[in-house]
Amino acid sequence: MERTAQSVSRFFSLRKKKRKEKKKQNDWAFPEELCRRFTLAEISAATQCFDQTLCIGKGGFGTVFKGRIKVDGDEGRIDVVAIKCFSKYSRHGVSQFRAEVQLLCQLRHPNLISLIGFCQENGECIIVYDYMPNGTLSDYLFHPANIKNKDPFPLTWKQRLKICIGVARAIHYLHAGVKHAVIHRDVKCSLVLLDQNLVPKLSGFALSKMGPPVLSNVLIKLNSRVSGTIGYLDPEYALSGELTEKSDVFSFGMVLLEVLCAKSVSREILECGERGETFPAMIDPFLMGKVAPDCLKKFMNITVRCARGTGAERPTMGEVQVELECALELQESADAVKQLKEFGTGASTSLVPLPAHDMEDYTYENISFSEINETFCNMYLRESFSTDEAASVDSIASLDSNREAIT
Ligand SMILES: Nc1ncnc2c1ncn2[C@@H]1O[C@H](COP(=O)(O)OP(=O)(O)OP(=O)(O)O)[C@@H](O)[C@H]1O
Repeated sequence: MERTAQSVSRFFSLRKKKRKEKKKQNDWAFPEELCRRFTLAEISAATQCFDQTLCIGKGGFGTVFKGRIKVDGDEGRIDVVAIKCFSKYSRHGVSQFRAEVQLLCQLRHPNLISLIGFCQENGECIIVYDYMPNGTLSDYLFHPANIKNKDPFPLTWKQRLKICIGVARAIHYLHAGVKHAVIHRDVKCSLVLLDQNLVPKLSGFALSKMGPPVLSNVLIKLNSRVSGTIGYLDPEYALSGELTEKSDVFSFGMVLLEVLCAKSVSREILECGERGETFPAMIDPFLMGKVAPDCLKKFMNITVRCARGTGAERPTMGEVQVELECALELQESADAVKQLKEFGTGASTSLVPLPAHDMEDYTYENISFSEINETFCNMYLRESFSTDEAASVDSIASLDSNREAIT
């Protein structure tokens, strides 16, 4: 008798638990007033039944299709959109989908990807975003062949600087411009999308974390499962599991480095580390002769400081943004002076890129390709990971003294 009572009570408590779980699943706060909820039929029509020829990318969380959809309901205009279908086989797929929708619909910034809507039906979890015709920053830097129907010409230095400034603004907004600070946790070149004017839009919020209200906490600390992308992952966070906004600063430092080298540095550094070698960082040869020394010095200095070993030693994203804007100003004024000089001497403008084989002989204000690269290799990551800024500043200073010796 007692046993029967126990079984009955276990049955009811199990049923209650299951109902509670189901309620929790259906109950997530649908942000329908902030973005549109699409039906699966609408998504299916937009992607021509998930036609593989419309697939524009595959990521860790699912497949992305290009589609055409009526954004404002039946009467609305038809927009080209990117449709991300979260993988059903991912263990955390549903929770990451929800986290991204709930977060992204509350965020608005010109350098963040815009969420148009979502669909959750028949076990499918789908997010609809603005379509970015220029793909990702990593395509431009590492896989130009992926840039279809576009001139695969490398990004100019000023374009790169402007992209970095845009991404810095987006991260600064996440850290300090919203009521509850957000830590992105996955800042990397493949999550920087580029619109038709190469304006960057930071995407990929599936791993992001919201912290306490900005004004009440100077430093956001969250103890959560370590997540991110190897190579961009802040070593301090990886070791301690303690997340602060400075982890995004570290990842952004790796982005800056990749922008300068046009190489997947984050991966190569690890491979070199495994072999016990120092990473031979090289400035993208395409940039030779186009980066003003003062601008390069500033840019390297920001990069090294972002990638320092501990968060406390890294700058805030606000500081990074201002300093990058300053680097752009340095470049613009140096270019103006240079053009003026060339105009005076009747020389042709050097802003036109030279063929790759000429790079070795090419100089900017008398600093040669090999000198800049040598200095860069010497100062590089050993300093940033050992957090010895003096060494990196010395290296940069030696770049300056080289310049003076030659001019
Ligand atoms: N809004 C968009 N517009 C245009 N292309 C996009 C858009 N979103 C994603 N893509 C393409 O789909 C690919 C996969 O996107 P996804 O967001 O899954 O990123 P990912 O780089 O694989 O990162 P993760 O590690 O977060 O999975 C991107 O590399 C990009 O080429």
